[in-house]
Amino acid sequence: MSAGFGLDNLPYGVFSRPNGERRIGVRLGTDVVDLSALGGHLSARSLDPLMAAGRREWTAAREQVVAHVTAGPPLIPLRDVTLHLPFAVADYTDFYSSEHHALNVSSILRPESPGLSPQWKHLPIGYHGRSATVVVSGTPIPRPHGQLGAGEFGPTRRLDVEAEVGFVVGRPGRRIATTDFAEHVFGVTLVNDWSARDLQAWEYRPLGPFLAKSFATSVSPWVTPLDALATAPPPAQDPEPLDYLRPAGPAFDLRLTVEWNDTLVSTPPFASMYWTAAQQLAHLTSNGASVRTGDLYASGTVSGPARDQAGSFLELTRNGDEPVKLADGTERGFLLDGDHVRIGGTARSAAGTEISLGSVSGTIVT
Ligand SMILES: O=C(O)/C=C/C(=O)CC(=O)CC(=O)O
Ligand SMILES: [Ca+2]
Ligand SMILES: [Mg+2]
Repeated sequence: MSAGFGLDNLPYGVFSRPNGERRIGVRLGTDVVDLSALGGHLSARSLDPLMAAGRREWTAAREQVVAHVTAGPPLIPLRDVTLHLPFAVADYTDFYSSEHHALNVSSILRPESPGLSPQWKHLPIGYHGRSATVVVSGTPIPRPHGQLGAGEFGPTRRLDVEAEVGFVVGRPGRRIATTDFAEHVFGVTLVNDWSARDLQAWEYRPLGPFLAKSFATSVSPWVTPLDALATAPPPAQDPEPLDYLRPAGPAFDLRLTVEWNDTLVSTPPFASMYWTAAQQLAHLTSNGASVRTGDLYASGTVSGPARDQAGSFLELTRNGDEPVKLADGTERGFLLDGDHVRIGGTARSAAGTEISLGSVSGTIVT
């Protein structure tokens, strides 16, 4: 649990102690280091002022934090604190940028017309989600209700997860060039875009996801600053994208894990994503729409080519038809009440080491 949380990482979070106020901290091993005495934006109650300040201040703050942590500050055990949503989520956008995921889902949900839609390799497809229901890891997830088909309303029978990587916007902007990605994006966090597949199948044509995904989206309490991450070459893209989507910008070598009731069921590779986060932000703002501090955009479900690299249970179990066996001997197609899902992640750091992105978890309640 402590591995991957050294000086090369130092993700930001917001914590409180019993009856205490919220403070900004960084994670070191299984402890938190309180940054409130460092002054400036680090003394705030959330990451919002620091995030709004821009790249120069982000790099300066990180240097200050590294010096502070190196000097041997008091360590507060994680078990003694409550972790909160570290920033106010402004708008929430979700993309659909894994080719493997898009192909899998189309063959399961649209067997009559499988394959990528005609625009898929021309633009990063996405939809605007619901920021008010973004919750911090550990928040229980009540099973959503909805229309399951014609004439039927009730609790979903096909409750699913989507393992995703979230990008947190710091500095506002519009028409953001892919080359300005790092001027606007503060850091990354893990996301679980809970999805009710029966509601989704019934409601989504032609406008896309609505109530099937708006009931809850969970995020890790930790935001790893971009400065901590190594960049990787972007994926090959054919056809060549339009000018406003070029150059593709950096990719990131992140590896996710999905645990279902503590059984590891999948290891989605983020490096297999088709569109980069820089292209997603450029596209999102290409019409003149602004982004503001606290905007969260998610990569889209991360699925690799193999079955055990699926970022959703829809794919892993072929819509429930091929259940997975858990360590306790039981089988699952979709989530049951009481089930617990934990999505973890690791990354290659700017220092060349392997660091942890923490995890995002949730338990289904009635
Ligand atoms: O292809 C579809 O109809 C549906 C796809 C999704 O549910 C995925 C979605 O939310 C976007 C993503 O996470 O990739
Ligand atoms: Ca999603
Ligand atoms: Mg969601």
